[in-house]
Amino acid sequence: MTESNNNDHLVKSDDSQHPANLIPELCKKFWTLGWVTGTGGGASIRDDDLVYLAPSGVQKELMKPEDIYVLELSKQLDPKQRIYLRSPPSLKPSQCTPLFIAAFTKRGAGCCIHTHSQWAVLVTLLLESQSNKNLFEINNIEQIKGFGKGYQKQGALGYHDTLRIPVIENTPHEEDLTESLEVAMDKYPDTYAVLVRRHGVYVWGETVHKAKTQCESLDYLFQLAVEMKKLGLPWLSDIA
Ligand SMILES: CSCCC(=O)C(=O)COP(=O)(O)O
Ligand SMILES: [Zn+2]
Repeated sequence: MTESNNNDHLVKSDDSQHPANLIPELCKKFWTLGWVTGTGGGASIRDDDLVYLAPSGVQKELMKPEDIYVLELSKQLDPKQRIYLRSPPSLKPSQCTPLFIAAFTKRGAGCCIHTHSQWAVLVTLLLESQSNKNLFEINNIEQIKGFGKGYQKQGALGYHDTLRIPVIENTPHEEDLTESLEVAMDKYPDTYAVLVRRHGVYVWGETVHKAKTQCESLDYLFQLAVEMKKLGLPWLSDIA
């Protein structure tokens, strides 16, 4: 494909906040947190009808703006025939693409982050032996205030509110997670995240800022939950 018909202008900008610049920059930070090691995990940003995302199987912390794919959200009616406005040569789009698209179409998200954080994985493992193994619940922790109340709702959760994050089972191929992710979103319409057992977590937000801070708050809570479990402390308490 020549430069003129591959729409390379869509990923060239001097603006540090342009999605094609921001995704590599965010992934560099996420790598230092252990969120996107060994090519796993990633992030996608939606700007109006344009979706920017990473290639598959690349070291996400080393990506450049010219590695970024761009697609038009409203034209992706058939997932088997996904059309990219801009494709980097010799690469394939991220396997997380349909999951990112679910956050954009079903929740109007502006950014979706997928991490392979060990804290997220450990929480899903700890839940395996609990009666409701498909739901992470925690309350009475200050960091819960880092979350919005939910889809199309104003304001943030309060200290005494219970944060609930559904858990879905992993599949051999990342894209096959899409259906169960969508089912979890329907069952928990206010959630901003879905855990994937023995794999990681998908977190989204209306803006890049909200997706990033919710992902940070959640990772903090997952780590705390693992440490609480080690100390024999419950994740849910009835402090009023
Ligand atoms: C070792 S990563 C396996 C695939 C995965 O879980 C993931 O998040 C990365 O997928 P991508 O296609 O973006 O490389
Ligand atoms: Zn993954």
